Amino acid sequence: MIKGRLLKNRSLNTFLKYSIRHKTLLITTVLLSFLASGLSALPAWLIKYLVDDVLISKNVKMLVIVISGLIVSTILKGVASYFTDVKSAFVTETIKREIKIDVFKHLQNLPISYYKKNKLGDIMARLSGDASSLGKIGFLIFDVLKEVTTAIVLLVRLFQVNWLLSIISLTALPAVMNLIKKYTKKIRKAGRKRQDIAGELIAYTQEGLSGINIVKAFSAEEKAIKNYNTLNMKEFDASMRSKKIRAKVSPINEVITTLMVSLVAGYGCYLVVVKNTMSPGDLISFVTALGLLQSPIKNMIKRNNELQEMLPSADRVLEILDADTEIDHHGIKEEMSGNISEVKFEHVKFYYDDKSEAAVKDFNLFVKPGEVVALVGKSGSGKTTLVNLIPRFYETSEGTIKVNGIDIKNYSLKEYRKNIGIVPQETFLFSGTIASNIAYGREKSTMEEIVEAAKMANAYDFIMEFEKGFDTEVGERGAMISGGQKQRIAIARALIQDPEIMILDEATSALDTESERLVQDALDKLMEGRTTFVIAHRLSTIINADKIVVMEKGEIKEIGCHNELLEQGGIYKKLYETQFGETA
Ligand SMILES: Nc1ncnc2c1ncn2[C@@H]1O[C@H](COP(=O)(O)OP(=O)(O)OP(=O)(O)O)[C@@H](O)[C@H]1O
Repeated sequence: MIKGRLLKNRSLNTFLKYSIRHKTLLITTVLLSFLASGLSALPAWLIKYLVDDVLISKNVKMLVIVISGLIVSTILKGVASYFTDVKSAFVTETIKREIKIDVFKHLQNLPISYYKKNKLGDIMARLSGDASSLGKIGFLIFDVLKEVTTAIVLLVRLFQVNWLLSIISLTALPAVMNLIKKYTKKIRKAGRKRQDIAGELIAYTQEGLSGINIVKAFSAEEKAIKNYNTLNMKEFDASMRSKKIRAKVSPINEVITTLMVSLVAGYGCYLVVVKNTMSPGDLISFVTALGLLQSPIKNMIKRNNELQEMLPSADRVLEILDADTEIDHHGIKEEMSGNISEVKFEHVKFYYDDKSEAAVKDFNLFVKPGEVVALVGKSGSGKTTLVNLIPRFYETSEGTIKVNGIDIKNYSLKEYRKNIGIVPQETFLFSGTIASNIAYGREKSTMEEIVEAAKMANAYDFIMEFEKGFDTEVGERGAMISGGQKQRIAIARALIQDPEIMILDEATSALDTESERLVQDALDKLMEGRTTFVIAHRLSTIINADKIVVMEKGEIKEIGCHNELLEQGGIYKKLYETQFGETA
């Protein structure tokens, strides 16, 4: 019954699905494990000959046979065990590796909205710790298999000696099975809780360390430690709860089995001494087999408990695979051919979720190739949401965005996105060299192209000032490089990609005048000849834009160039006066 339920479990099924890919190796491992288990039950047979033939009948020849048998079988068992362990480790590790890469691939194809809803630390916990649990299921299955085989061989010996005595000895088995059933559910539930809390703890750690400068700036170290400790204690409690449940099972099982062995020893002695229907060798062989049976049963229970605890953790990995990936294209796939001729928004509407108010409402705009569109508006007016719709980070809820007259949902996502360059407000650099960060924009860029892009982005001079030049490691999260320098590397990365559509989110944080001038100049070069959507914060960008789109509550309120909008004397004029009054 337990086995039936196990097979219905998703993690186990997934593990088996992956296992089938390695069936030859799997069959070899299982056969080796059968051999090792069979040989470990052999003493139950040999002991009969040792007692009846060697000790009672004083047959010395038999002593040699028994001892040789014992030595040879132990060596064989050792060899078989070694190969079983190595092969099962290989299968398990291979499956773990395959599952992890599949989960990572899936993560790469999940929409941005998934990452907004789920904490990064929790995703990482699922990919590392929980994926390992899924892999460990393999070890447990092999172990359980080994124990089951040993148990079967020993049961054969028991029934061979005396069937009635065997049935008496096995009466305790239903009680043991019942015990397992009762605790299985409890252990699984406690395991899931522990795993969820562990995920929370990792997420908190990741968040706390990523924002360490904010923690320090607010002198919030004590608070961070306190929060960490609260979660740490919660994990400790959950872990202890699950360990306590597990710890109960083995002693109860041991008491039951000892009672059973005592009963057998009593009745067996009666058969040997009073009834004379059994040889002493058979009784000792029987008791040996029964004693040897304890270990596989105990291990089966232990492994089952571990399995129950691990399954929820493994399920957490599979939950990632449940999340819907981005849709490559809707309807018939359209090819992206030729240059971008136009971008058109037709009655575009977007809701983050069904219940919320639309973040973009009935947005209509026609953009000619090479035009620069500056989006302005108060915080929360929907500028970021709108630009996120262009690379299909989010899909429009209603209406269409057309590029070259075709709904962008019909283009193959990867092909379409290759035409779009993005320079976000906060620059993200990957750990690696400056050169590799610039080359990230286009695969197989040559060093000349990297240098050229760096020069255009006004990054060349500062890069060459570093001792290792383009080979300078930017450090994790680009820690060694200043804000303005990072921005220029990001601009070089976009330039090397040479996209036709550019999305810029201008940084609001002020740079020093010189750095600001260099960044602005690099941005101007980046925008040149490209259809650009810019969430504008700099006055010069706004004034030079072909179209300024003034947004409020997701809607276009005003549209036109700088002078036209000033003349209108509406929202833009007010915004301009409040934000740029002094500069202007
Ligand atoms: N991931 C999200 N889930 C739900 N609502 C969101 C999400 N992101 C933004 N919103 C909501 O959508 C609306 C528009 O936000 P958006 O970030 O697009 O504005 P914005 O003009 O770019 O603001 P800012 O200038 O401050 O960046 C806001 O009401 C915001 O609360």
